[in-house]
Amino acid sequence: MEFFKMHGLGNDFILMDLTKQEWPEGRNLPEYARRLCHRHRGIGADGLVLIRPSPNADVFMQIINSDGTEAEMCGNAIRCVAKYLYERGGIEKEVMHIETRAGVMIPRLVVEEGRVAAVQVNMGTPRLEREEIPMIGPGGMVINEPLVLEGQTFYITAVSMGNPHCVLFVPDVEQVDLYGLGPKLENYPSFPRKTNVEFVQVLSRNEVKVRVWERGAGPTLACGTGACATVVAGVLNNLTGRKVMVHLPGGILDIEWGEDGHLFMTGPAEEVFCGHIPCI
Ligand SMILES: N[C@H](CCC[C@H](N)C(=O)O)C(=O)O
Repeated sequence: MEFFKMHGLGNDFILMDLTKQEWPEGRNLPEYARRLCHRHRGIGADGLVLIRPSPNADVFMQIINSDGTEAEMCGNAIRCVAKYLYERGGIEKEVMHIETRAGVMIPRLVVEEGRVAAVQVNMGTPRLEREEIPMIGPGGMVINEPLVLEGQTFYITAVSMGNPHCVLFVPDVEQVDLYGLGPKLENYPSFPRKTNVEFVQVLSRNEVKVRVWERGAGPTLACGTGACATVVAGVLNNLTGRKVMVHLPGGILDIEWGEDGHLFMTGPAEEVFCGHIPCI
């Protein structure tokens, strides 16, 4: 199998184009994803991304987290897929349609001298009703709601970008016990499909600093859907404006929550190497 190793701000993925090669018969997808994503025994990545044919768009993007669970959407991966399709995949369109389990996303490529320098993605609209997150509890939105964990009360805002996000505003993200709190919030019983977790420090109305604990992947250097969820939560809590520079450990994503309700995410995508793995 041919693969491409790519990343968006250090959130890294193994891409396999199944429009050009067959998935080996009987291969167990979750187990294979775990093996390939293993940082020592495999190629190493936060996730495996499979590019499949789609009757509704240019391609279908399937995202498998490094723990083998499938995600509905991935912001950093979709920029990588758009770059791959333009530079390697034979789809030389500067506006693409990529179907995901969260709907059809629309990346717009910034091309300089034949190479994709950056990608702006229309990420669609956020889902804010509790049941859409999904989250167990009464109807309505989840904004600055108390959540008790081991006797400590946290205030959370829940946003879905197709995948669930639990956003917490803190005075200093560097002081957060990410490895202690991250998995406990990821697996909190109120989230029946678990959740991604973003700890956010507001620097100004148009700049924030974020650390992420991702569902199915743990701590990552960046999270595109998480950056979008962060800006939505910032607006809902009247802590930020609608156009925000999101500082993540791996770099900066520019996010805008448009007046039309759509989120626009702009950031880079890089190819690191490509290779072949035996169909064992
Ligand atoms: N772990 C996430 C999927 C990847 C999201 C993130 N890498 C992004 O860039 O949006 C989930 O299970 O919802």
